[in-house]
Amino acid sequence: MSNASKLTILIASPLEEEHVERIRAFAPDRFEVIHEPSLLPTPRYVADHHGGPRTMSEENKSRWAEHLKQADILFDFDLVDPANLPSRAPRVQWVQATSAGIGEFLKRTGLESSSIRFTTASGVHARPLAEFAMLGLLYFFRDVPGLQRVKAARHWERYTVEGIEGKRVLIVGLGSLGQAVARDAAHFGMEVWGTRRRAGVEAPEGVSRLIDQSRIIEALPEVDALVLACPLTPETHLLIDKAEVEALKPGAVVVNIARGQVINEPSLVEALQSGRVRGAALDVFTVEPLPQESPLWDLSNVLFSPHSASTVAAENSRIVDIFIDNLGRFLRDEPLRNQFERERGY
Ligand SMILES: NC(=O)C1=CN([C@@H]2O[C@H](COP(=O)(O)OP(=O)(O)OC[C@H]3O[C@@H](n4cnc5c(N)ncnc54)[C@H](O)[C@@H]3O)[C@@H](O)[C@H]2O)C=CC1
Ligand SMILES: O=C(O)C(=O)COP(=O)(O)O
Repeated sequence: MSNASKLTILIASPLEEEHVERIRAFAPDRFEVIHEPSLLPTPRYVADHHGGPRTMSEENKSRWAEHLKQADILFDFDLVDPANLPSRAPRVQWVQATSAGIGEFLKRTGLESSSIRFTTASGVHARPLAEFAMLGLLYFFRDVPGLQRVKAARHWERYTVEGIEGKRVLIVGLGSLGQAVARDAAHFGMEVWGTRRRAGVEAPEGVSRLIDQSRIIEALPEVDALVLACPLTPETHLLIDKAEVEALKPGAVVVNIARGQVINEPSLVEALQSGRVRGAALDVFTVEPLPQESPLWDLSNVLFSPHSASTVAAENSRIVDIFIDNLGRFLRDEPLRNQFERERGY
């Protein structure tokens, strides 16, 4: 097959050479791969589509623009000027994202209304984020802030904590993230509840009770912890609003690994300041990067992670597994894995 009939894959994220090689080695007679890491910021997560566009020198920008013109398939978004992707990359048919939650980004950039197909990285981050959720639950129920205080005071006094065994946790969003959290929480002896949007949905492993999402406010006073693991969609925007935050049981722990906009952040801050909410483990925020003036920086009952709880060494390898699987499906004209669905918003 001549070069002219090959499809061009443009790698828009800096990727380790071993992963690029795997992509190159997959159907080399059908795909041409462009990866010019010197144009891209490194490491990958520096290219922050949650916080704004990537910067590039003028010289690199024009070289990048040439690559975009040739691209049929993109691995990750063009973050230099994502909104204009359809005109900058007129041949592009499909973008394999390196994130699971791309709905808000596609809306913000207008890409949602383009004819490009998007696939997500859903599943890749489930294990590391379940670890972060468990870390958050243990951190507050085993009172790590208190331990740090007594150590700083060089004070020896034996103490008791509540622990998490027997505590009830409600997980909102039972996809790859929520299911991983449910399994872990159940292994730790927690009683795991989840929400459902439709009757007839079966509870996944570890979940002992499903409550109707429309009745979430009634369940909140009954749970010791709330884990947010759903996509951000018009339905989940401020799903946990002021009234829901106020309905939380005193002493509850909140974990947000979903998106900041799912919870009313000022209300959460108030509840943390008053101590009504014991603590919050937060990987995501309403505005990212978290503004300097945010009161969250100063709260000792916040376990803070700058949208990095999912970033682990194995991440790129797992994303490339999905991409290569999808390249095969693309060639065979089969449905792609993790296809973003516009009507659902995730
Ligand atoms: N903090 C981070 O770094 C990461 C955050 N995320 C966020 O978590 C979200 C979920 O990721 P995955 O579990 O991989 O996605 P997924 O596609 O596997 O699962 C999404 C789940 O959410 C449920 N859902 C949809 N709308 C809902 C609603 N209105 N209320 C409650 N549940 C609803 C679906 O039924 C499905 O079970 C992503 O969309 C993203 O926003 C995902 C990965 C990393
Ligand atoms: O996969 C997601 O949705 C995430 O939020 C993970 O972070 P990222 O987008 O890869 O910087």
